[in-house]
Amino acid sequence: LRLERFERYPLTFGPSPIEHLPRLTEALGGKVEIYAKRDDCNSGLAMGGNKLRKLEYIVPDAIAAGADTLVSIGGVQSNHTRMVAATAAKLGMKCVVVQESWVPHEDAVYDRVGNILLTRLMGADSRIVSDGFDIGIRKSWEDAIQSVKDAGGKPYGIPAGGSVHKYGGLGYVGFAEEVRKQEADLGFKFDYIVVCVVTGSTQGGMIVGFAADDRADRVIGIDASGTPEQTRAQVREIVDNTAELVELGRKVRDDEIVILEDYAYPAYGVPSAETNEAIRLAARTEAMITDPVYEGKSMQGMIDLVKKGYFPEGSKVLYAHLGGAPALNGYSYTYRNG
Ligand SMILES: Cc1ncc(COP(=O)(O)O)c(CNC2(C(=O)O)CC2)c1O
Repeated sequence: LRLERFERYPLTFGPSPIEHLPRLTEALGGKVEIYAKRDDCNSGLAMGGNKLRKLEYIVPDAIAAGADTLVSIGGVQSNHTRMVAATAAKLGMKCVVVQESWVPHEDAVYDRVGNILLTRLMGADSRIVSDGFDIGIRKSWEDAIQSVKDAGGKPYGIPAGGSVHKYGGLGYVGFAEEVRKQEADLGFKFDYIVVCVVTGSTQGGMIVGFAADDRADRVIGIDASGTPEQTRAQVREIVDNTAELVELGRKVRDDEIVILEDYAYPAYGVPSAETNEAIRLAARTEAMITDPVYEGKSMQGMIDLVKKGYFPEGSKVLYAHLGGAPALNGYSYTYRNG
């Protein structure tokens, strides 16, 4: 894959670690070996996460464009906008982020803690608006870009999750390359990779990356958007664009794009009882912290799939941990009794 054609601006510590999860494996019956690749521990920038891997390939374009302000968008507890704010701080750029009202929240402190607290701490201009959840291109984001121009700034727009950006999938092509190197050291290959999918370029990049050794359909996406058709369409577009960029040399078939829709309920950003049980299990067996918006749902999906025998006995499953823990602080009421 021609990934080296593209400039990467280092925002992470380097390859993220892969670890075996023996107690979670045991808790799930011991027939399927569970591992995790810790992209949640991938950087010193504001608690890290998957968006930094994407931003490493987006930042060179922003610098080349002579931008002085990064402009992006997400929910009030967006991890993505926190990581864009971190990147801007690190680069010495300004930052404007639109925080749409994606989640009907219970906690009185929901719009003051976690991700948005960090985003404000890093000096970003964080603008809360009443628009609801949608992974697509938003007028609120376009207005924010215009507002920077009107103030004489040079904005660089990064769409939700950095996903539909032309280079949005490259970071996770790199993830697949990294896994192949780590597999060589481990002396075995993973049979499946489980990943949370919302705006799509994490799974989209992985699908292209793993298509290179015929494992595209082993990337099991767990939808957390609650709008799976829109997410699936966005993953399809990102896969085709990214495959072109890195010269995959073939079209990824629709049946190689595996997105499971059964775990996003009741809605984006709202955990079910099963989501909360999954979060507790990972926390209590491996001290691995997942969140109610994203990773808690991919953890819930992985646990259910193991229990249903989706993975043949003896399979080695790699859980992609993409971050998200700060948002837990906006759900303190939910976990007040542990
Ligand atoms: C911790 C975590 N895990 C998985 C995902 C899903 O990744 P994709 O959006 O690339 O599909 C996010 C995204 N978060 C968004 C955000 O605004 O934070 C883009 C939606 C995430 O933050």
